[in-house]
Amino acid sequence: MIRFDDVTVRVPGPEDDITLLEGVSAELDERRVAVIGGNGGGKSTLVRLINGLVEASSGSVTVDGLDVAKDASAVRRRVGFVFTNPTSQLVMPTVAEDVALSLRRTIKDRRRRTARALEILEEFGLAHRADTSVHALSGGQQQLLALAGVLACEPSVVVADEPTTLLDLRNSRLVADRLFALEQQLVLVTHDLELAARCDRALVVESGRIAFDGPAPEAVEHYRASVPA
Ligand SMILES: Nc1ncnc2c1ncn2[C@@H]1O[C@H](COP(=O)(O)OP(=O)(O)OP(=O)(O)O)[C@@H](O)[C@H]1O
Repeated sequence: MIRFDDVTVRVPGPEDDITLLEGVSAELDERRVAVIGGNGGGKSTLVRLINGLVEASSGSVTVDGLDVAKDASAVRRRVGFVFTNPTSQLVMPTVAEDVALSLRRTIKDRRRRTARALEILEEFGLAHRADTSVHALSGGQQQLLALAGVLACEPSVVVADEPTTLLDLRNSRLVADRLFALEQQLVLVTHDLELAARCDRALVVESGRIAFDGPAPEAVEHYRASVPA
């Protein structure tokens, strides 16, 4: 369960502070939650609070009862984050090494770690690229690899911030299908309203506030109706 309790986020501006989010409260326990809304509304800021990439200026954020500010490392272990651009989270030279890096905390033996990394790559259809440079993969394969690395850490929540934006139709579908097949709770920021509508619940974030919160198809309709034709 993710809980935002009267959260405000402010950052220093050139003159006064800028408010990115204001008075946001929500309890998210659905398996799939979409976050939608126009550019610059505050979606990324909202989901980055979940693993402490952004800190609340006031109010609190908890994940399974753990306070993101006070129990930062425990929360980070629980929350996997998938970014729009996978290259920002692929840090090792080869595909297998990158997944193995995610396993270093749970599997100390190097050989066992490599074997497990190969099993995970098999599940993601990437085993044949195990020794390839991460930069030689296609964008879709890179995003699948980023997701494989995140799941190797066995998070209880996966937050994905526009994970399909840079992908072509086929790869968008591949990555989306993977995300929707997860057992873990998924919080998905997306401009793809068809994808959002497949979720159990959606938040519409506009001007730093939750403008609508409810069943995903209704939230999508609310957002569509708010955009002038
Ligand atoms: N660290 C920061 N300092 C100043 N302004 C920021 C900072 N982070 C975000 N912003 C601004 O806050 C607003 C909300 O940003 P955010 O990235 O959360 O929006 P978003 O809804 O995810 O947008 P998009 O759909 O374009 O990705 C934007 O106007 C952005 O420029």
